[in-house]
Amino acid sequence: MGSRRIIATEEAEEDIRIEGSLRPQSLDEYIGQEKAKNNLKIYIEAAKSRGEALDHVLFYGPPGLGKTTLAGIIANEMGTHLKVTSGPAIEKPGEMAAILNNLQEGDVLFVDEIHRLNRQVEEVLYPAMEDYAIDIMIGKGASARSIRLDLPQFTLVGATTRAGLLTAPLRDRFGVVHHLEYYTIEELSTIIRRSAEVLGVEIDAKGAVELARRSRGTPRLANRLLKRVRDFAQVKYDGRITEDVAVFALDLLEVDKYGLDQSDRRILRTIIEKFAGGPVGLDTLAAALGEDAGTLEDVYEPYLLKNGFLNRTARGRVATQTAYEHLGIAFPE
Ligand SMILES: Nc1ncnc2c1ncn2[C@@H]1O[C@H](COP(=O)(O)OP(=O)(O)OP(=O)(O)O)[C@@H](O)[C@H]1O
Ligand SMILES: [Mg+2]
Repeated sequence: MGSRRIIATEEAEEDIRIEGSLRPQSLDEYIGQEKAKNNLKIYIEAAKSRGEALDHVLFYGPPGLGKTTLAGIIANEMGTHLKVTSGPAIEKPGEMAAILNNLQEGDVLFVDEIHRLNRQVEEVLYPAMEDYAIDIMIGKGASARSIRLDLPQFTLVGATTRAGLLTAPLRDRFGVVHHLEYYTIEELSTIIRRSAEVLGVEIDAKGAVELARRSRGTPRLANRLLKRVRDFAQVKYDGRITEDVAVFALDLLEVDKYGLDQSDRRILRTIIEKFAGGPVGLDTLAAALGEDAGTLEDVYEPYLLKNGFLNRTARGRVATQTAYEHLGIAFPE
């Protein structure tokens, strides 16, 4: 059920085309995440004044909250280059060594989905992060020996949906660790108004708030809904996005006023109807939905938990009274 969701928070192909232009380039343009932003500002300034690379940074949190964007901003603010790769993209230790060896002084290496690096590749990162060096094996068999190659000072920026999946030795090598939070409606409407300006769409304050309310705290989704609603506004109305237009379009897209879509409602409905409201174990629930347990836990659950539709207990997931009410099902006393 993941790939066709309009409110899937993972990157979709249509996002990649517009995200480039909508991505803020500096910390000042970056809305929200005040804590992460304020800390980074200080660390960046300190590193710059010492003429050193910034300490390694780990961002974790649900998809679409701006991890990649922040990596780019760090490189911009440091006045260096950004190199982008991801855990699943690097299969061999030699590939990681080559990437590291090609970095220039102060560069930012962004590793998305860093929890998915395989163990051998990850081990290349240990001396690289700690001592700016890599150990390379030369020769074979009895004559094999390892030599140490110095690297330029660089900053590794890692991103993951769950910090808990990182091995301890890797996690410990990050000097700065930030959890990215869901955005408030106010922050999202600011982002939406800025994106609308970049896209050349007119939107009024109430229209922006309505979009923000249904964007489940996620800028990527806010931008995607904005684009869809813009199409409705152009075809059905005079091009301007008002509250009415937003409500009309989002209802058609079946994104409800809490930002839940059919998939979320199906999860809640399944717990209520097939498991008497829970508790039901994650794996059992995933099997009943035909969904991968990890995806369910990382992608769907955080928003349902945060908004009080779902509880996690020792014995499993439980649908809350709010969930019953939202679906119009009587709550058993
Ligand atoms: N703080 C922000 N202010 C304005 N726009 C933002 C902000 N954060 C994210 N965005 C917008 O949301 C889009 C998605 O952000 P980004 O790609 O950085 O998310 P991500 O956390 O890396 O997601 P993923 O985990 O899926 O890689 C960006 O293109 C950008 O336009
Ligand atoms: Mg990303």
